[in-house]
Amino acid sequence: MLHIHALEKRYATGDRALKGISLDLAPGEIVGLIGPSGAGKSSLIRCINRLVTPSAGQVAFLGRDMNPLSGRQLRAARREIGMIFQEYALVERLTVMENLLSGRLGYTAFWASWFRRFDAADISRAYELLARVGLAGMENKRADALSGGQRQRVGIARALMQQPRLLLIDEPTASLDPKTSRQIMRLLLELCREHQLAAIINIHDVVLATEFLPRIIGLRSGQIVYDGPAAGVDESALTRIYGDEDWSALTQRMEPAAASPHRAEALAPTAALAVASS
Ligand SMILES: Nc1ncnc2c1ncn2[C@@H]1O[C@H](COP(=O)(O)OP(=O)(O)OP(=O)(O)O)[C@@H](O)[C@H]1O
Repeated sequence: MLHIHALEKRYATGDRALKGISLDLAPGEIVGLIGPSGAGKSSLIRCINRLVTPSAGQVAFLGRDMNPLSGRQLRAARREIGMIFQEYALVERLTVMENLLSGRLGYTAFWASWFRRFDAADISRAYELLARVGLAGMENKRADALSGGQRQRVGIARALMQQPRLLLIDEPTASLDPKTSRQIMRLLLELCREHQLAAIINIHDVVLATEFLPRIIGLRSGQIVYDGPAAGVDESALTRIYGDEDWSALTQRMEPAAASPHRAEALAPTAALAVASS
């Protein structure tokens, strides 16, 4: 469903953030993107939905080349790609429900969308999603009164309002405590399975990534240096991705998705959709 070939990104500053990235994602497949600061993880996920314009190479989503798209066609393609990014955080003064409904219109300007009428189906979908992410009864709470974990749940529900096929998720657990981080990862995996969603999750926490995510892609200096199962992220892979370090303490804490009880959940969508990517 997502095909990336020889993707390059050179910023105006001359920084070469991506140097020939190629990867394929099957429907329902969930990938953890790891790598040191500056490796190009954010650039890669932003090139997929053209928040960042690639310098060369191809991004094909659902069989359609994203590069030539502009205007209405680009907006339509983007509606199928849900984003959970820090900078698309909630509108603080609005309620949970208002934040959710603003997501229904995808990328249209928020205040333009604000004056439109939402139909009953959107509102009922919003209530369903709120209940599903564990926020039933919180629709009238203001966003600025929520905890970090609750905010992330609203962000997830908002991304799902537009009924995407692919989720791009930037650091979903960055500011959360360990228990909440695990709950959020579990929720993301369950929702991906329920909605047959593929996802790319940019995540710094390698232990969390390998426990929950079946496939890991390691980036270093704009290149993929590891692409394989979580169980294969050993000391040698970590050295390729992050450089020399004594990784033994970290690998001892890792319970890769292959051995973890989450594996069955994590692999379910891929197994159910073991079809050629379009
Ligand atoms: N808007 C920009 N203009 C110029 N250079 C940029 C821009 N955004 C990123 N870069 C550069 O591109 C490279 C990759 O950055 P990117 O943010 O994609 O890495 P990252 O792996 O997401 O890092 P982090 O984990 O710290 O978020 C870095 O050298 C960075 O300085």
